[in-house]
Amino acid sequence: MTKLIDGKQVANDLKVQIASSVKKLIALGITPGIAVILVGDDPASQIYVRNKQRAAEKLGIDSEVIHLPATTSEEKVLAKIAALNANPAIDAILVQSPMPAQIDENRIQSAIVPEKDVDGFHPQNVGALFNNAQDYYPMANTPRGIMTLLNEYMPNLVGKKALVIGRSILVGRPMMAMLNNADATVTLAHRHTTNLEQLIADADVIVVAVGKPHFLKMSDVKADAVVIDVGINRLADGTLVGDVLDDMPDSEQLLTPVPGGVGPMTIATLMQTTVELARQHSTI
Ligand SMILES: Nc1nc(=O)c2c([nH]1)NC[C@@H]1CN(c3ccc(C(=O)N[C@@H](CCC(=O)O)C(=O)O)cc3)C=[N+]21
Ligand SMILES: [Mg+2]
Repeated sequence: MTKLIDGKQVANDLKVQIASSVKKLIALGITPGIAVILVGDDPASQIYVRNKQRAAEKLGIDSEVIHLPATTSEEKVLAKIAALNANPAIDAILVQSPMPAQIDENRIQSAIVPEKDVDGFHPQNVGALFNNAQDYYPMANTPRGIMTLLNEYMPNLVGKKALVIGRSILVGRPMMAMLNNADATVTLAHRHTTNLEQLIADADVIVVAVGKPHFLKMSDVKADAVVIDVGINRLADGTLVGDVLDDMPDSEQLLTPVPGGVGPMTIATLMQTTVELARQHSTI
């Protein structure tokens, strides 16, 4: 098998650090608090939200899940956000994506005050990321967690050819900005990209986030490439697979597994950002 990147291990190491930060904050009378709004009953979203809640509990972070029916109006979600914005016990607000069709996700993300925007989706925080601002701002947790993994497995990204496949708000776009801020040469590929095979063959780092099983084959990437698989696809028989097919036994290539790669890093990074926001709010 290709060498697997141990996302679970890196996530656990990060959680040990977070737990110690939380302990110190609690000793000062500050308990970090996160609120997650889940609209509807998407089974995958319910698993992710449960994982987030469990991680918060284990770390001593207060968490509140607000589960609303799929038919909830945008106004109702906005009213919930306004209440959480005004609640001093809440440091971090996350509205789980995807949301039902009647809700405009951009309007929701812009309604969260930037200071509690744990996903980093508010235009002010997106702008800070694109400007590579030096003062603190929250940034999207999946790509930030990937940067933490890369820091372990490919610490010097300067001048590296980085290929991001998929341009979502959640992953591809912020990933492009973070790799750019780390001085990689970034290509953002998407469904209209015409020379994908060549881009794949040339890349030093590939982040795949398209949501299609076996979209990328390890036999198509360089011998010393690092591949980050963001895909989570549930097959008909219930097994979970990423976007990458590992068809290179005995290779030296590095790949994140699914599960146990990017997923646990996303959760740990979300907790990291929550604690950072709590610290920002406390003026310590
Ligand atoms: N506002 C918002 N912020 C998000 O950060 C956000 C979101 N919406 N919508 C959906 C995506 C996806 N996401 C995951 C979180 C944990 C796992 C996770 O725990 N994965 C486990 C397996 C989980 C399973 O068994 O299904 C693993 O990969 O090992 C996966 C995916 C957060 N997201
Ligand atoms: Mg608090």
